[in-house]
Amino acid sequence: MAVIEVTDLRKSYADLTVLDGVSFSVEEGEIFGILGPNGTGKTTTVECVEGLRRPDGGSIRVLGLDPVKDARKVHELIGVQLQQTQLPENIKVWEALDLYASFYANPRDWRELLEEWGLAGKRDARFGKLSGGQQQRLFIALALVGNPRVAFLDELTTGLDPQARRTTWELVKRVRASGVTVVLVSHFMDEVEELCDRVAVFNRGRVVAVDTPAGLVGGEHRMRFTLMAGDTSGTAGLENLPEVIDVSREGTRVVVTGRGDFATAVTAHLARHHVLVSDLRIDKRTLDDAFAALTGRSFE
Ligand SMILES: Nc1ncnc2c1ncn2[C@@H]1O[C@H](COP(=O)(O)OP(=O)(O)OP(=O)(O)O)[C@@H](O)[C@H]1O
Repeated sequence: MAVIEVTDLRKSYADLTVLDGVSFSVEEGEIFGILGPNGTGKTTTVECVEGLRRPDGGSIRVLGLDPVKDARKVHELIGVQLQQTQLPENIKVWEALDLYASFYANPRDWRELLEEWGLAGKRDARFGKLSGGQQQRLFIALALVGNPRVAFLDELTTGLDPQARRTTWELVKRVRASGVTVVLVSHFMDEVEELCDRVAVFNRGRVVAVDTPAGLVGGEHRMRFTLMAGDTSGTAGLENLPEVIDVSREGTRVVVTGRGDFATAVTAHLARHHVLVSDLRIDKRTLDDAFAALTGRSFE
């Protein structure tokens, strides 16, 4: 079941068109990634879905509701991760949770969230005294305190060290396991690959692809090698292997494009025909490559 449906969303600021017909849907229980270069309308889209901005055109449904017309009901059903500047330095961890819980009709017991998010020992600590990882975990706990069906997480691990990032990823997977749908705006390819079930790639106010991370990368990889004996006859028949898509030869240099475990099939074929090779290299396409191909820009 789709919990979010965005169809032909349009938004301009003065004469700047920011969203030029954005469409995608988010299925219940998935972690859905929103990825794209800076300034391509990701935040504007998410804020329209959250009911914080009014679209110029198109339609949005969140659990069947219109975020503008049914703002109150939508607010009850979603949780939004705060940004760094939105909590006063002096507020205590428990006070922030208690305050945010008071905004909802059926909040979770924030004491449970303190335990789940490893903040029980920081109950009375002031926000400004927490480490970056603790602050980030508090922001996520605050997004969950209203017992939402959908949580929006933005810039989840910016500024965290590698271990704190891994911990945060594991906790976000637990959020999904608890049945909450997660919409994740991220700038990090590794994060998207690790966490997202599906990803929408934004470019210039449009969605240019929606797929799983593996689907975006595609199954094609390349293998290059040089024939040592200079005799190309042993490579004949490579193109007949089911895993091989293409073989190109230039003198003694051979480039094989294939999918799946084509490298094993190719090396077995070469061994069977007693072909000796050197400089063997396998280039795997990455999500960065797919992103650059889709948006014309490399990821920062
Ligand atoms: N309130 C506003 N008034 C005018 N222009 C705006 C406003 N909000 C956003 N913009 C412009 O709209 C464009 C898209 O902004 P948006 O924040 O949605 O992009 P983004 O993809 O989330 O970018 P980033 O990755 O940098 O956060 C940008 O050019 C931005 O300057």
